[in-house]
Amino acid sequence: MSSTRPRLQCKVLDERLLDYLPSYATAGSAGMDLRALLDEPLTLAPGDCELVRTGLAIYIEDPSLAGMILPRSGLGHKHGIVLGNLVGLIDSDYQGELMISVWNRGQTSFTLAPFERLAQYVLVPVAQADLAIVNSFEDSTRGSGGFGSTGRQ
Ligand SMILES: O=c1ccn([C@H]2C[C@H](O)[C@@H](COP(=O)(O)OP(=O)(O)OP(=O)(O)O)O2)c(=O)[nH]1
Ligand SMILES: [Mg+2]
Repeated sequence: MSSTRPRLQCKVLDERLLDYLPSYATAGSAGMDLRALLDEPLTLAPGDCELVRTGLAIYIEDPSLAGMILPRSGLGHKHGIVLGNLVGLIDSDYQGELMISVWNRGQTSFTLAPFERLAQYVLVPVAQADLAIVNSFEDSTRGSGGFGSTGRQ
């Protein structure tokens, strides 16, 4: 399948990152891993949440795209290391440093090593919308049903 890959402008804010630029681990990877820009190991006690630098600023520019910062499944499942904001949403016009809110939701302390891959960055398509204000909707099959209205089986 042929496709044109978007090109994202990326500022490297700390030269140590030049050895660790994000890349796709495999041809089919959905995300590029982001690393922790730390001068020394960071220990997170159970319940701790810290904002960690990535040392990278990625300017998407195109409003039909957004970035998402997602946890890595191994860290999340095995060590309880997830994101304090659950998911990070990166606006196309954001030009600042990508920051990762790291939350230890587990029962044991976890030490993050400098430059460890701690989350992943996924580029996603986005549609911005305009709201048309109406008084009623044409009926749909679902109507207002939600929150389990279709049952469990
Ligand atoms: O995990 C994250 C989430 C957000 N951001 C940056 C990029 C994003 O474009 C900006 C704003 O994020 P968001 O809109 O989710 O936060 P907010 O609390 O609404 O802040 P703002 O008022 O700046 O929009 O913060 C990060 O670096 N990491
Ligand atoms: Mg916002």
